[in-house]
Amino acid sequence: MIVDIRKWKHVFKLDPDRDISDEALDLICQSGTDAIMVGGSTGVTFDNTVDLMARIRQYELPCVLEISSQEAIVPGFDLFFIPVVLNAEDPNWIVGQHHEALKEYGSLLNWDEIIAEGYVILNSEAAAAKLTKARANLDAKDVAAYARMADKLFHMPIVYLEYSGVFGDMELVRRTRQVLENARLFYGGGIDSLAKAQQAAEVADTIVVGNIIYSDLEQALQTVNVNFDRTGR
Ligand SMILES: CC(C)=CCC/C(C)=C/CC/C(C)=C/CC/C(C)=C/CC/C(C)=C/CC/C(C)=C/CC/C(C)=C/COP(=O)(O)OP(=O)(O)O
Ligand SMILES: O=P(O)(O)OC[C@@H](O)CO
Ligand SMILES: [Mg+2]
Repeated sequence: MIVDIRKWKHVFKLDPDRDISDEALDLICQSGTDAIMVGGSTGVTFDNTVDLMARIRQYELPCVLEISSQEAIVPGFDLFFIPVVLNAEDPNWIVGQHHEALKEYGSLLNWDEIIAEGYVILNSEAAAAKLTKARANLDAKDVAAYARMADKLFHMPIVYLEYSGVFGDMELVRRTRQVLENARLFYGGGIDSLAKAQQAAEVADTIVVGNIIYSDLEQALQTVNVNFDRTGR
């Protein structure tokens, strides 16, 4: 399958560490979303990732693994997203884990399937912020500098503003997107209604919807109806 992330507007993120029924998965995969991202910051194992991938693979839509641990690298996804947490205070999550993984897999990789994400984690309470010791208390100028770093210095295809668990500062997201030339701005965090999806869609290129899938499936499905007319670079 040829997958063009530049066309994605809406993505559902499914966590291998959480249960989802076949009925709910069917509704998510047939919802009209552009892709499914598989990932989570804790409790992700090889086995629960394989299980989820096999179930999603029954559907036509693109399926991406966002790698969060070396033990849970599972072949067979359309793409592999590699988070690089630019505001991590622990370098393990900027280059350390990546270095270890490349020692193991470096000679085997099909680089066309691998996409670096310049992550900026902005909710200090999120599991990923704690894990990576992210310096989350940043202003728009700080974030713009990380965004330029990812886009212009490291040529990363994605800048991911991660508020996982809370709805973020849309003005900061808007200002961040303005400084990007090539990278796509992914926004994730606290989208739990069509109204919030719409606000995020007005300032980001791609919106990612996660936790609400597990607490209110109806609301999660509503987020696909977002109108993206304003964006589309
Ligand atoms: C031959 C073969 C098997 C091919 C494929 C191999 C392949 C693609 C190798 C790639 C090599 C490589 C460079 C791998 C990187 C390895 C790695 C472990 C990198 C570290 C990634 C990282 C920084 C993780 C930290 C956590 C993080 C940012 C996770 C992202 C996902 C996230 C934030 C999810 C939200 O989590 P959630 O649990 O939902 O959180 P809440 O509780 O707050 O909701
Ligand atoms: O789970 P939520 O808060 O929707 O966030 C989505 C995604 O950015 C998590 O990595
Ligand atoms: Mg989550």
